[in-house]
Amino acid sequence: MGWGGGCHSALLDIQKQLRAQISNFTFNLGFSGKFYHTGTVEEDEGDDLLLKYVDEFWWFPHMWSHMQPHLFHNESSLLEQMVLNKEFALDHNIPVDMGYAVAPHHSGVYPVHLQLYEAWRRVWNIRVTSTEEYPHLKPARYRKGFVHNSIMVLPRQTCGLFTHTIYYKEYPGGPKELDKSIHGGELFLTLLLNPISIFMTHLSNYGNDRLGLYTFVHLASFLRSWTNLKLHTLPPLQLAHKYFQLFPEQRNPLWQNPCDDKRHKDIWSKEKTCDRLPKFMVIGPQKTGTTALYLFLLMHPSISSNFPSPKTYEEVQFFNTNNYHKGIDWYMEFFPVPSNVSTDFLFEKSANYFPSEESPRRGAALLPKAKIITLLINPADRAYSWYQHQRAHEDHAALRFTFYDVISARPGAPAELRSLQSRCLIPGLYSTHLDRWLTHYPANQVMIIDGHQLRTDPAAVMDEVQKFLGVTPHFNYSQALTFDPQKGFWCQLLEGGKTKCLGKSKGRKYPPMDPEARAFLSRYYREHNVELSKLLHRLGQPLPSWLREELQKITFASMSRG
Ligand SMILES: Nc1ncnc2c1ncn2[C@@H]1O[C@H](COP(=O)(O)OS(=O)(=O)O)[C@@H](OP(=O)(O)O)[C@H]1O
Repeated sequence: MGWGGGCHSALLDIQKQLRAQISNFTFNLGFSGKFYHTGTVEEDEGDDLLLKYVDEFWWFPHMWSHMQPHLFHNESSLLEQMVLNKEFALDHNIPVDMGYAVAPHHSGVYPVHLQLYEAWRRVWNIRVTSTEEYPHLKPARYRKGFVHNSIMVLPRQTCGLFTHTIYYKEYPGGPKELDKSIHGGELFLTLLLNPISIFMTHLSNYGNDRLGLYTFVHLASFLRSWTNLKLHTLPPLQLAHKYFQLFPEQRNPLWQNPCDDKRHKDIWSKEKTCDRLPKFMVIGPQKTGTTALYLFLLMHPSISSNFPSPKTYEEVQFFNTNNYHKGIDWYMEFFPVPSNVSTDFLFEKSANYFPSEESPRRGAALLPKAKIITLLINPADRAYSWYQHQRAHEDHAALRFTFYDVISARPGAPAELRSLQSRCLIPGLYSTHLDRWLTHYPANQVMIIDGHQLRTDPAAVMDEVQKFLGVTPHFNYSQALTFDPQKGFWCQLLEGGKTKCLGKSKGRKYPPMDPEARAFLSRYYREHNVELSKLLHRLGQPLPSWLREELQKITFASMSRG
């Protein structure tokens, strides 16, 4: 509140005038109740006149005192401030049910401040907001929307009027610049190229030279003269539904690192830090030795991982599941604040990242500099180990069907069997999954480890890993690991000669795979193994022995056919 006297009638007049060119055009006015009646006499009269015509406009809550929500770490203080603004609205008959709000300076909307979304929902039942910051302010044509915590965030456009651009003659670069933008320039193109445009200008643009009104009236008439666009205004909630009908693929957000954009960093809580993000990730796939690698890494004095999750234990499973929608604050809570950012290495291991469609893109958006470690064993052995794992966890289908039944199930087979089959086989399509990771990460950030070598010669592998990560000091794994004949695997050597091995669930005892299943899987993975060998050649990496063996089988098969 705090409008120059006479503005109300200018606003109403222009609203009427604009309705002739934009059906249903209605100004959506934001209010911060704390400033009601705190201006000059004239401004205070303006406040009262606006309230007199309260039903002519739409209204949305700004913040009570125009403060930036990201400065409030505590949700309850945000709630208190919102409640004050709501009480103000109720006292002055301002409608409170539009479901739309805007945060000052985009603060808290993107990068997401969970507390703001929560408080908005609780006090105002907000379901729509808008920002210019997602994914970044510039380039403006890449702005998008997303949905978070059931609040639809719409992209907002820039109209070229800011708090200080209030006089026509003093428009930056001269008034011609504003007119150019309207008459075929940037502002005109913005409207032309976006099926839905949202603009917001400031109080100061409605008073003074009324540049806000000037701009939109001229824009609308220029559009009417030179295009056959039909302009229409929708209330925020309907507009948001329309937007996501047009762009359903935008519903899912893609979180970026707030510290990679200065504007984002400025509207991000000072209590948050980008240092609580991993420098590298072990992405799986499952059953290739990821837990052994995880534990060996933790033995290194400079390497640490996330706190455990009550649901998924040592794995966070952020990028591949709905946890992603909980936002990066949720993710970062899993990591300690490193005591020395340059020498400490945080990492996480989630073995289901490897085959996940979404993980590479999401990973690269948030952690573009992260290093990626994957382990590969013969996909046939991986499938068999996974099947044994499911049996040990008493998966109904795995107990009911033999391994051969699972891998050879046909399209008409029972749904539970088909589902088990795809979960068993798909992660082994290594080249497909690796290609996806390499689309999003440069090859020199990706390390492919032979999981069989990790099993037989872990110290050599860990030396390579240390080199790849650039972690110091060098840790001597030949001294720290020892082969435990009873376990049949390499384990951590403790003081006094005792060993600490992985639990019962790693290195299980089960009968060897029957030859029929192995032959089936060699055929099943043949093409993919060939593709993997090409990919490794391209990357200049040696082929693991199991892959060479599989390739030889193909050669023998074709020789015996020939
Ligand atoms: N040092 C050491 N100790 C124990 N186990 C080891 C080790 N090195 C590699 N392996 C192999 O790791 C297999 C389990 O892989 P994962 O840890 O990736 O499995 S899981 O996805 O986390 O369930 C596990 O598979 P199974 O043999 O089928 O149990 C092991 O073969």
